[in-house]
Amino acid sequence: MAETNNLRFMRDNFEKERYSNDNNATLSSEEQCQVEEDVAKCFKRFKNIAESYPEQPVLQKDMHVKFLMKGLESLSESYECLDASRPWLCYWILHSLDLLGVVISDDKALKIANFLGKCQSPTGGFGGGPLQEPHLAPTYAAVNALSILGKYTEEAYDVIAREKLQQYLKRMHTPDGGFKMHLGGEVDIRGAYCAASAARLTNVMTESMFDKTPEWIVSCQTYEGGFGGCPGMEAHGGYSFCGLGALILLGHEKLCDIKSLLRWTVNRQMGFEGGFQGRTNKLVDGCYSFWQGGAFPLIHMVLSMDRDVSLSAEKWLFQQEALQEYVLTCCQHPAGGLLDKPGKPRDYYHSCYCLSGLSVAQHFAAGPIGHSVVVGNQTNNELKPVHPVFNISTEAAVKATQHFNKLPVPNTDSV
Ligand SMILES: CC(C)=CCC/C(C)=C/CC/C(C)=C/COP(=O)(O)OP(=O)(O)O
Ligand SMILES: [Zn+2]
Repeated sequence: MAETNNLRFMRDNFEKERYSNDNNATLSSEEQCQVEEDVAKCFKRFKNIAESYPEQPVLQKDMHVKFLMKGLESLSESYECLDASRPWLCYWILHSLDLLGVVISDDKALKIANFLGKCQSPTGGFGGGPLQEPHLAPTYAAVNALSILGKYTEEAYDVIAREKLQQYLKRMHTPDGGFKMHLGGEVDIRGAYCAASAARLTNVMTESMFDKTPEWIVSCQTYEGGFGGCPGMEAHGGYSFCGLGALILLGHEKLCDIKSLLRWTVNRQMGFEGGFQGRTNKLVDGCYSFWQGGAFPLIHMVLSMDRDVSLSAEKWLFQQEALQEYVLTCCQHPAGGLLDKPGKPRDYYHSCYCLSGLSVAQHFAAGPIGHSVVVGNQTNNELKPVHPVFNISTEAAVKATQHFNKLPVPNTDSV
């Protein structure tokens, strides 16, 4: 049977856990049977995957491109069920294709940019669809998507009404430094990250727009080391990424306890599967390959500023190969697209974050040093590198930054 190291490890440990697990001692015999049945089902599923995989796991690029292109074709017509997330769909699909090295036509790029323009509010920011109220999450997604499209046509960059965007971001800022997700909406750490990312990428950031924000973000770091959505909430990978990403964008990364964040994040990678869980005692999920895995380049950057810390010059501080094996062997749908875990449906969100995490795990790039660690055939499996703060390709991030940094920072203080 052809197995990767990780799958062999997974199988051996599964057997060990199955027979040494005495947590079941308090269960009734019926419950015990159910647990046995679930474990056997799950084991069979992983075993089937292991058996059907070749020695070297293969990234099924062509199948993923087919799935993503199908989504791209229908972007402006369908997805009624995700009617409030249309800029997200644009971003997830465009970013996934970008990482896979797919070039889309200039025509297509312009069409999508114009569609995103229709999602932009006359008062600044982007809504989940045309004529919808602006919201910070689709604003972040639209800015990222337009920055990717700017590789094809500069008209995509020009869709963003930068002055209005600055005004909108200012309106979402609260006196204690947090950001509302939308007018009258909840304040959480996603808001701070979405606002900082959009402001930084488009060069509309001013210090006063983020008054007290670094302190507010730091107040979300929990006793575990990760960040919660708002002060007092449980640490979670999605929120931790937002917290550290926003602090870095604001230049105040030193305010957080980076070593406890590192300890917490490292312990979210599960030895059994190789993938990451989002929070303590929960299940591994492919999307955390980025939300947790993507934190390592950021943590590395912060630690490298500390003279007392000596870091590896070739690897991030997690098991990069094990994560790649999890994504490649457990998160690919045979008909294209990626997913949470075996048995779950494929979708564009998981496709985006599984591929983003896979890219982080393949590329070590600290300062001038670049180093690839690609599991399987490098020519086939290697993705384009991601910019870990914005989560668009480094190529798209550099081009967009160069474009917007030539423009003056708007001054809307008196408006
Ligand atoms: C920029 C931006 C909008 C970032 C979003 C970040 C993100 C993914 C946050 C996760 C929020 C959360 C508490 C999920 C728990 O879901 P669950 O209970 O279904 O999953 P779990 O069991 O894995 O925790
Ligand atoms: Zn997920």
